[in-house]
Amino acid sequence: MNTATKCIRGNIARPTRLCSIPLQVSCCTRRYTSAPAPKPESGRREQARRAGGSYTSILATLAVSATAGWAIHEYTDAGTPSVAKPADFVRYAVVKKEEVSSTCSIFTLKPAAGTLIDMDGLYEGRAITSVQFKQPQLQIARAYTVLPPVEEQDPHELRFLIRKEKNGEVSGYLHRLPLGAEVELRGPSVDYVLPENMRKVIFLAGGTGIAPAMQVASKLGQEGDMHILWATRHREDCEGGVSDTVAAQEASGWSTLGWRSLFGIASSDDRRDVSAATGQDANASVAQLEALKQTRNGAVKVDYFVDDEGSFVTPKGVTELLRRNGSERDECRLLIVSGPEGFVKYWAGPKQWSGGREVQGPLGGVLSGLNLHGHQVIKL
Ligand SMILES: Cc1cc2nc3c(=O)[nH]c(=O)nc-3n(C[C@H](O)[C@H](O)[C@H](O)COP(=O)(O)OP(=O)(O)OC[C@H]3O[C@@H](n4cnc5c(N)ncnc54)[C@H](O)[C@@H]3O)c2cc1C
Repeated sequence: MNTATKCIRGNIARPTRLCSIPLQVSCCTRRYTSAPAPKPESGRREQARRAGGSYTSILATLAVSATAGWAIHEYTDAGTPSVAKPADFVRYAVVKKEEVSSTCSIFTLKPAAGTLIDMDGLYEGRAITSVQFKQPQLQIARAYTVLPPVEEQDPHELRFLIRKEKNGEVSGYLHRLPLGAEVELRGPSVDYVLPENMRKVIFLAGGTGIAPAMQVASKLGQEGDMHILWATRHREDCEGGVSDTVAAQEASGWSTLGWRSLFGIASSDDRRDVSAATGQDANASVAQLEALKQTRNGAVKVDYFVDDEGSFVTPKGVTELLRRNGSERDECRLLIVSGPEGFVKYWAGPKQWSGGREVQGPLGGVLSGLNLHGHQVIKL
């Protein structure tokens, strides 16, 4: 059993309590792009006169004026929303929750008011980004990686793949939110900037570490190629996923024995393993990954590993991939490790804190003992 994937991704990376942030922060983050709205005071007097001075009428009118004023503040200039600073929390509403597995869902969020997170900073360029979600009762926040946009997505919406951790404060809170509920986010935070000349990427993803893998795949240049090894605990996490390497070997009539032995995969027919073409409907994560692969014209390969089925990403397998991926040419090759804290630590050693920021720290773990064939290791 791969215990590494059981740990919580990013525990060391999470920010501390938000003691300095006032409870009611949403009004501070809102900035108005509009012409000034009518002053509620003058509107109130005028309405009161017309209503003959009835107290009830005044109250009712006040409420209407306030609502109208609010609406004008929020959505003038043809509804152009303003962009929040990365440090400011912004209100978003949960508009969709797609169940991916019994523990994971994809959340779609939409701005709840006239302010949104800097979408350019979030998606553009070579930055791998995340945003922080606030748990309001405890005043703590955790980072979640934004998924690259899908075709049918509204341009202001954000999507996240979030695992509900057992007794997890923020993930538990998010999974309990009903549709329509509001949540506060801030960001984007840049977790890593991909090098300009990035050509070859091997990506070891554990669990929700697939979200940054999708970001990298979406930013791969024309000449780049990427091989994702995605380790999950249960098949339901990657339901419908078919491993490219094995599928290609099988299609060309090659034996998959070598690949199986590299990754310690049992070959008994009654086990569903990494080579299994499940033929089942892909869950939402796999569907997005597969759609992304289609847009990259074969430059992105994915192989799936499932703890429960006895298939693991092994040091032997990674060694072989590093060797095949190596070349004499002077080009940028990356080996990115992303997932729960224990997964990253097992492969590449822990990340570290320095000067209030999380930094890569020295290379440790399994990879420190392997010939990297010129690959630079990045921990996400
Ligand atoms: C840059 C970045 C991006 C990330 N992206 C994603 C993403 O896209 N999707 C995603 O799902 N996650 C992501 N994470 C992880 C996420 O930030 C959270 O760490 C994760 O959701 C768990 O937070 P939590 O508050 O729910 O759990 P926590 O409350 O932090 O608890 C975590 C676990 O520790 C246990 N625990 C807590 N306190 C104790 C204690 N005192 N003793 C023993 N056990 C304890 C809990 O039972 C729980 O199982 C990312 C992290 C980083 C740093």
